[in-house]
Amino acid sequence: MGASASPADTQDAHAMTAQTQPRSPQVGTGHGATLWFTGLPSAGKTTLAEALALRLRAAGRPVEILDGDAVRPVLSPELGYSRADRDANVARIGWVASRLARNGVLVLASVVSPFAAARDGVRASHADAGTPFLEIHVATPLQTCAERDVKGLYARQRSGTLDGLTGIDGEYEPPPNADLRIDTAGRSVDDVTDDLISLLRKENLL
Ligand SMILES: Nc1ncnc2c1ncn2[C@@H]1O[C@H](COP(=O)(O)OS(=O)(=O)O)[C@@H](OP(=O)(O)O)[C@H]1O
Ligand SMILES: Nc1ncnc2c1ncn2[C@@H]1O[C@H](COP(=O)(O)OP(=O)(O)O)[C@@H](O)[C@H]1O
Repeated sequence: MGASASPADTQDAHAMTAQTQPRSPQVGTGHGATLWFTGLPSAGKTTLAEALALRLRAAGRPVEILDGDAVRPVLSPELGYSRADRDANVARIGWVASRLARNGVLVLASVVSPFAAARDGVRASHADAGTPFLEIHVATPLQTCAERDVKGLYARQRSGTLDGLTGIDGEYEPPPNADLRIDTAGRSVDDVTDDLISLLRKENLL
C-alpha cells in the first residue's frame, strides 16, 4: 500500500510550487496586452479604442475597453482632476488592465493620463508581470480637439465654468517614447485603426 500525502504535505507542495515556479510571460491563454491610449480630451482615444475593439473581436480575440469616463464612476467615484487624483485614477485603471492582460485579454485603455510618471508606473507594473504594454499617444493638435469638443469641455473652460482642463489650463506631458504617435486630424478612423493593427502585428500580438 503506497503512502498517501497528508493534508500538511499537500499544502507544503502547493506552497513550494507557487514559490518556485518562474513568472510566466503569459499567465493565461492567448496573447494578452495593454494598449494605453493617452491624449487630450476629444483627441480620439475612445473612438479609436472602440474601432480597434470591433476589429479584434471580429478576429475572435477577447477585448476589454477601459475608458476613463466609464471607469471613473465605478473605480474612482471620489476622485477629481487634481494631479494626485488623476495619478491615483491612472494607477487603478493600470492595475485592472494588467490583471486582465496577463490572462490573455487585449485591453484597450483610453485615459487622458496627463502625467508621464503615472503612465510609466503602469508600464512598469506590466513589465513586472511580463505582460506587453504599448503606449499610444493620440497626438491630435489642441486646436482640432477644441473644435471637436465632443463633450463641451472646451466651451465650458472658455465660459469660465471649468478649471484645469487638460491642454488648456491643465498640464499634459506628452510621452517622449510612445510606441505609436497618431495625429488623427484629417485622417479617417479606419485609416488610423489600420496603423494600430499594424502595430499589433509588428509586436506579434496579432
Ligand atoms: N478638467 C478636466 N480635464 C480633463 N478631462 C476632464 C476634466 N473634467 C472632466 N473631464 C472629463 O473626464 C475625462 C477624463 O477622465 P480620465 O479618467 O481619462 O482622466 S485622467 O487620466 O484621470 O486625467 C475626459 O474624457 P475624454 O474627453 O474622453 O478624454 C473628460 O470628459
Ligand atoms: N481619425 C480619427 N480618429 C479618432 N477620432 C476621430 C477621427 N476623425 C474624427 N474623429 C472624431 O473625433 C472625436 C473624438 O472623440 P473621442 O473619441 O470621444 O475623444 P477622446 O476619447 O479622446 O475624448 C469623435 O467625434 C470622432 O468621430
